[in-house]
Order: sequence, then structure tokens, then C-alpha cells
Amino acid sequence: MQTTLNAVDLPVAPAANNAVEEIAAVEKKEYRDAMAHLGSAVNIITTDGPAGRAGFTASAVCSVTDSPPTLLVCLNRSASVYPVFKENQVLCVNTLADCHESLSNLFGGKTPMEQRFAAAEWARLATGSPVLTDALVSFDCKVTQVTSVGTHDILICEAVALRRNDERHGLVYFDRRYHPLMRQSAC
Ligand SMILES: NC(=O)C1=CN([C@@H]2O[C@H](COP(=O)(O)OP(=O)(O)OC[C@H]3O[C@@H](n4cnc5c(N)ncnc54)[C@H](O)[C@@H]3O)[C@@H](O)[C@H]2O)C=CC1
Ligand SMILES: Cc1cc2nc3c(=O)[nH]c(=O)nc-3n(C[C@H](O)[C@H](O)[C@H](O)COP(=O)(O)O)c2cc1C
Repeated sequence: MQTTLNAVDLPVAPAANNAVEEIAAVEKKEYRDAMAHLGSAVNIITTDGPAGRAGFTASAVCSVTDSPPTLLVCLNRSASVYPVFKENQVLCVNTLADCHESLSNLFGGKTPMEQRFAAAEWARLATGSPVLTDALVSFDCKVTQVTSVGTHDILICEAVALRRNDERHGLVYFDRRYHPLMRQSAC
């Protein structure tokens, strides 16, 4: 026999509340040390529009749904680029290849914006956001929703154009270092 539990009938145990408090008490350093164990792709997020051109390095990027084709990008509201992204409402997610380690550092540091863009070649697709010509893949997007969580804004982005490079190797950020990620060679 199948039993259906109604949420309103469940008792609220004090132990459950304590458990939630324990999870919330994880220290920032402990959390970051743990997150350093998660390997992720590295991306340069770019924009251009009424507020000007800007770009930053991001590992907090994730696919959300393919209908409509949507991904998310987490941006720290204290970043120098934040007001530019907020106003332009378009962006391009350029996923980096194995040769892009120094470019990633350039867009992740305190380098002036012109110096960041001078270090690579850029094209444009639909939105006008800079597309890194030798990126592994570029997702040209319009920002459709923004949600603030803690220090960051989650930018929900709908892809309106794509560009892929099927030959290049990938780049992974893991344990606070970059690692090349090789394609399996056809043999
Ligand atoms: N989501 C973010 O905002 C990220 C920011 N960064 C920044 O890049 C620099 C270098 O990073 P790491 O060498 O990996 O050293 P780290 O010790 O600052 O970060 C370790 C890991 O914690 C996470 N993390 C770091 N800062 C975060 C933040 N403000 N909000 C949410 N998650 C965060 C990331 O997964 C990162 O790989 C740092 O200044 C870091 O704050 C790096 C990765 C992600
Ligand atoms: C590997 C790496 C990944 C990063 N990922 C993110 C991210 O997902 N979100 C974010 O807001 N900042 C991230 N950052 C930090 C930004 O790139 C950095 O704050 C940004 O370039 C703004 O710097 P600025 O304020 O000096 O311009 C990352 C940095 C590095 C090196």
C-alpha cells in the first residue's frame, strides 16, 4: 500500500532545526577549501553595449536547461565589471582552451580592461559581446533573469548564438591550479 505524507502533518523536530544551524555554520575558508576540490571549466565572460566593454574570469558557470537554451553565470557584485554587466544585459561565455591559462589570470586579476582585451583576438556574433576567436566554445547570450544570493548575482542567460571549436583541448581549474584536458585522439 502506498502512503502519501502531507507536509503539513509532519512534526517539526528540534533536531532538524539544529542540523540546519550546523550546516549554516560552515566557515568561509572551510567552504572555499572544499570548493577547491571541485574541478570546473574556466570561462571569460564578456560584454559590450551602452555601458562599455568588460570581461572577467568565471568558474561559476552551469547549464540550466536546453529549452530554451539557458545557462547561469555567478558574478560578485563587488567586481569592477559588475555595473557594466548590469546595464548591458548581454554577455558571451567564452570557455577557455588549454592555451589560455595566462589569459584567464589576466581577466581574473586587477588588470585594466584595455590591457585584458589587448591580449587576445575577438569577434562578434549576435549581441555584440566580444567572442574569443580561439575559445573552445562561445555562448552569446541575453540576460533574462537576475537573482541575488549573498555576495553574488546569478545571471540567467539565454543563448542566442554559438560558436564551437572541435579541435582544441580543454582547460580545467582544480585545486587552485589549471590543468589541460586532452581530447581522446582518434586512433
Ligand atoms: N565564484 C567566485 O566568485 C569565484 C571567485 N574566485 C576568485 O578568484 C581568486 C582565486 O581563486 P582560488 O585560487 O580558487 O582561491 P580561493 O581559495 O579564493 O577559492 C577556492 C574556491 O572557492 C570558491 N570561491 C572562491 N571565492 C568565492 C566567492 N567569492 N564566492 C563563491 N565561491 C568562491 C571557488 O570554487 C574557488 O575555486 C580568489 O580571489 C577567488 O575569490 C575563484 C573562483 C570562483
Ligand atoms: C579561476 C578563476 C575563477 C573565477 N570565477 C569567478 C566567478 O565564477 N565569479 C566571479 O564573480 N568571480 C570569479 N573570479 C574572480 C573574477 O575573475 C575577478 O573578481 C574579476 O576579474 C574582477 O576583478 P576586478 O574587480 O579586479 O575587475 C574568478 C577568478 C579566477 C582566477
